[in-house]
Amino acid sequence: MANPKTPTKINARRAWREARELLWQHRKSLAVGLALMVVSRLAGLVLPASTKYLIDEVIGKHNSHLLLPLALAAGAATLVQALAGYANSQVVSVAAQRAIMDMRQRVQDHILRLPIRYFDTTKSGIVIARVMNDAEGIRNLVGTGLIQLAGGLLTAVLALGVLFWLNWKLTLATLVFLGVFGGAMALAFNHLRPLFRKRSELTADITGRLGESVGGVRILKVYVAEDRESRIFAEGAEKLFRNVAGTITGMSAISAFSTAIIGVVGVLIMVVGGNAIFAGRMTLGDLIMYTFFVGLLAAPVVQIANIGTQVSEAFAGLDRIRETLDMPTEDQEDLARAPLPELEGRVELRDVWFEYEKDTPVLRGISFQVPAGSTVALVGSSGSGKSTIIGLLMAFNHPQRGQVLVDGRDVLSVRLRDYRSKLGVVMQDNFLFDGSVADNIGFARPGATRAEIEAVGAIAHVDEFVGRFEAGYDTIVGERGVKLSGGQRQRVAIARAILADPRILILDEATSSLDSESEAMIRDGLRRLRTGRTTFVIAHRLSTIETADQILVVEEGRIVERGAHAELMALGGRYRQLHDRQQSSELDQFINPGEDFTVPGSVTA
Ligand SMILES: Nc1ncnc2c1ncn2[C@@H]1O[C@H](COP(=O)(O)OP(=O)(O)OP(=O)(O)O)[C@@H](O)[C@H]1O
Repeated sequence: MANPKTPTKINARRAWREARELLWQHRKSLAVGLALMVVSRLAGLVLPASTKYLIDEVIGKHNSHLLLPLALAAGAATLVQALAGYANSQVVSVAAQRAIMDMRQRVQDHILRLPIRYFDTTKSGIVIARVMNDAEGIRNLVGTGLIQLAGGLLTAVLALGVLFWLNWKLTLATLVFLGVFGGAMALAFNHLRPLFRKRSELTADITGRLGESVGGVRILKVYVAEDRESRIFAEGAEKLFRNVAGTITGMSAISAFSTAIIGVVGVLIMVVGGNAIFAGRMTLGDLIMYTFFVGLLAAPVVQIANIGTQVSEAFAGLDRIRETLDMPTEDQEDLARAPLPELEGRVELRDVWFEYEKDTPVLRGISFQVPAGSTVALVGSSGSGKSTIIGLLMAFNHPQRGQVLVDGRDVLSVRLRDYRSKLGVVMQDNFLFDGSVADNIGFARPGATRAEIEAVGAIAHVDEFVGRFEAGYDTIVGERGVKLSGGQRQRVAIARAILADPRILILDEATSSLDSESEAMIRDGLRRLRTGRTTFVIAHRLSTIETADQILVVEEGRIVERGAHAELMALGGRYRQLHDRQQSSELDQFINPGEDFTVPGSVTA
């Protein structure tokens, strides 16, 4: 996988490809914007150009009848300039915002379809920066940035022509200074550019960290880690500050330098121009007009250097976006795969080897067969690989060696969307979205009627607790479902899974102690959910899986024992050991099953 961090060097070709596409897409608004810009810039030349005429022809020769027409012409031109400028930014800026919106939607949609490994290896702050900040940069490309750049160039060329016409020697001298100035600007922006690039990385870092600390605020408070967290945040914020301060220093230096250059050029014009008037080579009108046009030339030089940076920022953002968009999504991978309209629910793992990190195998040759509709329990020590097996079953990861087969077909050969639509999960920590209880149940099947939602709610015993809430099924559960108890969340998750009507069901049993009434309801809900479906249970209480058709004992990535409860008990091996140990620890009401830390190599079983 490509490095998801901000690249230090822009891949210009990739960025160009993206930029070209964008420019082509927005060619209409850009063309209108460009035309309006030309009108605005040309109209903008009338007022400064009229000064010479005003001084030399109207005032100098006392042609008072020309004053009003000249003033009206200059006023009208300025009005045209203002209106064209306004229309330009309306057309172009709105188009740019639309482009940003489109790009955000495109990137967000793409990212959600990337394989799980992308999310495992990319910080959430970076993911958010891709969608929010990098897309923002394109404003400078399809927005006013590029058009201003073109406008600046146009004005500069026109102004330069007029300046040469007025006094070519003075213009050559002025150009030398402006050249030095432009060169210095380019150097300065070269120095500032990496700082700007670094800024987006720093912002992504602290945004991600802030998100984590808000999400984990309970743990944070219990470990009285507010100070520590604040320090970490403060460090990030300080880095960002230093970066911003660095750019402010650079920008102020540029501004001071430009003031100095303007001063030098001003003095030059005063001395050379004044002497030219004394020698009769220039009129007063010429000199005043000259001064205005130097201003018209200098402004674009600053603008060009500045906009150059913005455009290069936009390129950096586009490059990162393109890099992300080039990563194949699961949907793209699906195109070459066969549809899976029906699933009976037979599952087989055939000599599966898997490693998250190179040369550290987590699964070593796992093989088992599960007939459709039967229940398999996975037991074994913590870290033995149970969740990894489940991750492969959900096709979040793929084996490096061996195969995962469903109904005899390799999972890699069928469409993931089809396959996943036939999976259901109830995990220990069930993720609920901020919305009502009904929304959360209905999440499994958009379009489900209220009656269907309430029917599955009744099966999962959700109605028992929502009945006590004033808003019933419309009660808002809060972010991640924080307003519900663990047992209540579990029941909502069971209802959600029943509504999904999956062929293959994955259950990660709750370890937390529930009161016996709540537990009985969850157990009943699960029993009804399991009926007729192929079910995988990560069992934490061996007592709950005694009826499983098959129990797989996993240790260090291998299946060390397999069979039904009675067979394994009779075998007197690892399962028996786990079972006996758990029974003795269950005598102690203060230890949750599976949390017997007194025994070396603590067991989750
Ligand atoms: N995303 C990951 N990246 C790298 N290593 C991982 C990742 N997920 C799990 N592991 C490693 O894989 C091994 C097996 O983990 P797994 O979660 O499958 O164990 P488990 O049997 O489900 O444990 P538990 O009962 O504690 O949940 C562990 O050593 C773990 O450190």
